[in-house]
This record gives sequence, C-alpha cells and structure tokens, in this order.
Amino acid sequence: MTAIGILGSEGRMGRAIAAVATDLGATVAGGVDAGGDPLALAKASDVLVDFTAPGALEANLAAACEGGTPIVVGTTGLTAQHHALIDNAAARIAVLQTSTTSLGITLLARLVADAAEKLGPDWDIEIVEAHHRHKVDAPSGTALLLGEAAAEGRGAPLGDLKVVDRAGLIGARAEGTIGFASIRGGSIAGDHQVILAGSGERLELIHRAESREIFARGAVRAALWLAGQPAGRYAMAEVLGL
Ligand SMILES: NC(=O)C1=CN([C@@H]2O[C@H](COP(=O)(O)OP(=O)(O)OC[C@H]3O[C@@H](n4cnc5c(N)ncnc54)[C@H](OP(=O)(O)O)[C@@H]3O)[C@@H](O)[C@H]2O)C=CC1
Ligand SMILES: O=C(O)C1=N[C@H](C(=O)O)C[C@H](O)C1
Repeated sequence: MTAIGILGSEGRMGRAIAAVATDLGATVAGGVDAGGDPLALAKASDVLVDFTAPGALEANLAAACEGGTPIVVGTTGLTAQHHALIDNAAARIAVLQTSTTSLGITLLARLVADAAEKLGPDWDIEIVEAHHRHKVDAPSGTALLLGEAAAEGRGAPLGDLKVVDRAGLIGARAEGTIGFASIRGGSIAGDHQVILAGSGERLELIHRAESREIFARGAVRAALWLAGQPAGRYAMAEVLGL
C-alpha cells in the first residue's frame, strides 16, 4: 500500500486526509507540523501531501527533493516565487500543485475558460468566493485558479486583468477586467461563483463544497496517482483524466 506523509497533519486538511486515507487504499506514514522534521517524514513516505502555509513550502520541497519523494502541494496563497520553487523541484521529483483537489472545480475551470472565450470581453467576469472564518488567504486559491481559466479564455495573463480591491470612488468598471470578491464566515467549506454578466443577460456558474471531505479524498487520489509518476510538474486535471 502507498504510504502518505502528511505535512500539516494536525491542521483541518491534514486531519481530514488521515480520516479517509485507509478507505481509499493508502496508509499514513506519519505527519509533521510547524517545528517538525519534513526530511525524516519524506524518507519514511512513498508520497507527501502539503497542506500547511506558504512559509513552509521551501523547506517541504527541499525535504521532498532530498528524500526523492513525490509531493502534492495543496497549500494556497502562493506567490510567483513559490511557483518558481515548485518548478525547480519538479525538475528532480514529481510535484503536483493544485489549489483545489475537487473534481467539480477542476471541471468548472474548463467551463469557465470556454465561456470566457465564447462570450468575449463585453461580458464582465466576476468571481465570488466564500470560506470559513479561519481561512487566512484571499482571494482563495481556487478563485484565482478560476480567474486564470477565464483569463486564458480571453487570451491574456490574469495579472493584466485582475481587480481585487474595490472601495470608495473607484470609477466605472474597465472592460475585460476580472473582479474578485471574498466572503469569510462560520464553517463554510468553500463556495465559488463565476458570474459572466452581459447586457440584458447573465450566466452564473456555481460550485459548492458541502464538506472538507471532498478535498481530502481528492488529495489522497492525487497522492496515489503521483506516487508512480516520473519527475515533472503535474495538475489535478491529469489525475482526473480531464
Ligand atoms: N488544494 C485544496 O484542495 C485545499 C487547499 N487548502 C489549503 O491548505 C492549507 C491548509 O489549510 P487548513 O488545513 O485549513 O489549515 P490549518 O491552519 O488548519 O492547518 C495548517 C497546518 O499546517 C501546519 N504548519 C504551519 N506551518 C508549518 C510548517 N512550517 N511546517 C509544517 N507544518 C506547518 C500547522 O501547524 P501549527 O498549527 O503547528 O502551525 C497546521 O497544522 C491552506 O493554504 C488552505 O487554503 C485547504 C483545503 C483544500
Ligand atoms: O482554506 C480552505 O478551506 C480551502 N482552500 C482552498 C482555496 O483556497 O481555494 C480550497 C478550498 O476552497 C478550501
């Protein structure tokens, strides 16, 4: 059986992954949290899953490389520098980075790219996400992933189109931009709504995670798939065959 090492094992996702791993045909090799030894865990594991914090990524990737252990990076709030670290690690080991391990969202990203392309820039795109009160990053990694899909449909980098901060007398909406809004409260597992607003009609694509378990199951599925892959950078769509 594939032995999964959990980086962030006492966190919400880490605990959810441990709860479903056996069900899905994996074992848990162990886990670490802040102050733990990721290299010892990497050496004891067939594959690592990282659901920690951006500040932990560099050490976690270094441990994975040194241990020769594939790693699923599910942590969100990553910067361009973090993505460069992931690219470097992927030259040595198999790395799957994804802001969502949900099947529904992975498919939704395809639909969003298609809709953005077909409907054109005079349809305004807004992405609204809602999460639990403990979430520390905004917009969510998934909202940004959906924004990337929309921008790809528009043939431009998201960085050129993204609007995340609206307050005060900001003027009318600029054509072609992609707006983001974040809601935080209670125990919401994760809702994402992509609104394509035209003149006189509106298309709304919505995904609601009903519990954290779907992310945990997706993470284990991704880990089992990644354990057998050669070095390289992978995405969730490849796991799901989409
Ligand atoms: N890709 C996906 O599908 C999903 C991604 N996520 C993302 O996963 C991440 C974790 O979410 P969640 O479980 O809710 O967060 P939690 O805060 O509940 O858990 C984070 C865990 O990481 C640990 N940690 C922090 N720093 C380090 C470190 N340097 N080394 C090792 N462990 C560390 C924390 O330990 P300590 O408490 O000791 O600091 C804690 O146990 C977030 O970025 C979230 O957005 C969440 C759900 C789904
Ligand atoms: O922090 C969470 O809980 C989640 N984070 C991920 C994100 O930022 O998109 C995925 C999921 O929505 C839950």
